Amino acid sequence: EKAAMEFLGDVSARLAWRDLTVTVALGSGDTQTVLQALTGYAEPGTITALMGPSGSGKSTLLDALAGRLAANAFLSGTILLNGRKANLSFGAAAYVTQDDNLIGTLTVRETISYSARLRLPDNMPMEEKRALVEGTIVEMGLQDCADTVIGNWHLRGVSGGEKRRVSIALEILMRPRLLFLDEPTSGLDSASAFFVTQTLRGLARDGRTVIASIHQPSSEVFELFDRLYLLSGGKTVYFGQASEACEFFAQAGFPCPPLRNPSDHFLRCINADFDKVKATLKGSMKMRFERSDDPLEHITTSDAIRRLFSYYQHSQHYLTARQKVDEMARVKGTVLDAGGSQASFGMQACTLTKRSFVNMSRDFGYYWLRLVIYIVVTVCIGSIYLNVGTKYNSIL
Ligand SMILES: Nc1ncnc2c1ncn2[C@@H]1O[C@H](COP(=O)(O)OP(=O)(O)OP(=O)(O)O)[C@@H](O)[C@H]1O
Repeated sequence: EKAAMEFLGDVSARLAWRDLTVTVALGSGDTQTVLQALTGYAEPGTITALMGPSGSGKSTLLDALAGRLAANAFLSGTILLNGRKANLSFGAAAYVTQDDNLIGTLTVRETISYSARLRLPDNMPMEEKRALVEGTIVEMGLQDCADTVIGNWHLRGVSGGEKRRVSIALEILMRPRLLFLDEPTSGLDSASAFFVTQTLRGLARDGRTVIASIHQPSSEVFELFDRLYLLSGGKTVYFGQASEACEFFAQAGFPCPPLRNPSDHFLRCINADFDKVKATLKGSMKMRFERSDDPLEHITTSDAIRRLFSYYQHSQHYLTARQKVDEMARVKGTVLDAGGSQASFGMQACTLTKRSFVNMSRDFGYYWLRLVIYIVVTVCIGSIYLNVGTKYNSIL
């Protein structure tokens, strides 16, 4: 009860999941278990990275936690937000998808301010909305490119990293306490990936709970994560402090070789596709110079995954995670707002119409080229009837 009192009025998001299993129905009538009995948690002020080989279930776990699973997916287990059964169906949490759906002709500032008008309440004074937009621009480090257009096929605009940050800015406008990101750094070079992740860390340090799936982070990016959730084939291989993962792998018999990026090493250990890579390389020049003291040389990756999986199940990390989830389930915290848009239908319609006009007038292909085509078609059709005459028999 004392702990419950502590959280009274606290609007941060404590997310915990226990024995989470997701099964999908395939077209052929079969079912496939995509996630198997996952247990973990995410606390405010921290950034949790979901890592694993392609197809290991990272996006499915994010979708399950955010309540966005596909219609053919079935979930069992418990998801708790602040100790209560979570209902994150719309708006309570922000979700940044893998691709940026932005309008290329608008500037960064316009994009964010249209979004603010579409979602913030009508009775909020314009000044306050403007201040919120400017605050978000500064928070995401977009001041230098605030008046640059996003860019499209014929218009050079902001860089890929800046686009990602604009997508994140749109989501944090409503000040969500919980932020999900699906591969926020994919397609970025390591410097841009670092800046995007550093911005996420800043958001987390402000008391938000951030969960992001990440593909092959550089060692600098990896150091920014607080917790690591490592998945392989839908099972947990490791969940704990990111800084303790190296020690865990070493204790399990897979120490990270000196000069190798730790996250590359973890993924190398748990990606079953490496068996095929090894088979292809066998006998080639490259293999002759390989280090023979690498434990992965002596066993198949599937055996390594099995060994790591069972090592994790009996480790202190697993025990601590379960205890922490039980503790989080006992403390009933604040029910977070459903979120979503608070703007009226009229405001939304007006903003969308204005945005559409601005977009059309700036888009050479969409507006000006179409106008030229209409004029040409009008002249063509009009000239068919040129000098036809006005008598009844002149069209015969
Ligand atoms: N709704 C669904 N219907 C059928 N299969 C699904 C569905 N959702 C997920 N899967 C399958 O589950 C597995 C995990 O998919 P998921 O997208 O979660 O992987 P991932 O780790 O995010 O991969 P990537 O890194 O390539 O995006 C895949 O084999 C995928 O085909």
